Amino acid sequence: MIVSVDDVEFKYKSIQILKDVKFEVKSGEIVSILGINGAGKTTLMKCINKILAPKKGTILIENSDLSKINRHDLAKKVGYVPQRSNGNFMTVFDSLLLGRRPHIKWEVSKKDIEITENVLKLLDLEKYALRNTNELSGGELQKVIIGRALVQEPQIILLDEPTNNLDLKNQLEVMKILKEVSKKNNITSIIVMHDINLSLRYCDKFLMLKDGSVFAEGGKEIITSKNIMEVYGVNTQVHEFNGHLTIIPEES
Ligand SMILES: Nc1ncnc2c1ncn2[C@@H]1O[C@H](COP(=O)(O)OP(=O)(O)OP(=O)(O)O)[C@@H](O)[C@H]1O
Repeated sequence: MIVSVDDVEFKYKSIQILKDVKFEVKSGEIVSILGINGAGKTTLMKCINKILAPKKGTILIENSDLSKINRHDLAKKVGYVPQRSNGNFMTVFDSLLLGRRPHIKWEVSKKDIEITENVLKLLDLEKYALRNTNELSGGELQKVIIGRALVQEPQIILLDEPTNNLDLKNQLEVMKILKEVSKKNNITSIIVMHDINLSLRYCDKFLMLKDGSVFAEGGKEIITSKNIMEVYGVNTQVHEFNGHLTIIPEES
């Protein structure tokens, strides 16, 4: 197991957000974390990235206790794409290159530049390379932030609603790239997603959070009308179209 979360509890002051959270992720898996607004998805991602410390329980990354892994070593292993990002006066190229920081010893190497150029190309961002990130659209910026995590070459990427700002074409493209990169380089991806259909198309495993706990966990078989009703309170029909399991919500 590359990630093992056991009995994790988290509170903001006295308010309980996560409780008894337990799941395991195998190397190379693409896991989708699902749940309503406020269910605790971002909090869980922040615990796995050591931005927040659980009040109880353990998180193991490759069998090492996360609380004992230092920031520098963690940055080589885990990349994080947060829910919200702002542009700044740094160019797109430099922003991507920043992802190499955990690997750079004295100065930027040829390899660092090469990896950055490859990701720039992969995400079709070459034309923006010299533009400042505060001069990009929301979707373009989102691709840069995802690119920075790829440049980091981590074993695990945590992505919090990565397709949020993206148009339909870019949603499919970014998810396809993430899947290809994950499978090619055996990278594990843990992705918070609101679009269940998109997540059904690209993810291997699903984790439904409800009231701060894991309500259901497993493959596509857990995405049932009954579970969606329990977690989201919405009536849905689940059908297969062209080989893709598809959720059709109904108005109440
Ligand atoms: N810094 C904070 N201090 C206090 N409460 C917080 C803080 N950050 C988040 N919360 C609360 O914790 C709960 C879980 O938040 P979290 O961001 O983990 O939910 P989420 O499932 O990611 O939601 P969304 O789908 O809306 O992004 C929410 O009720 C939120 O208001």
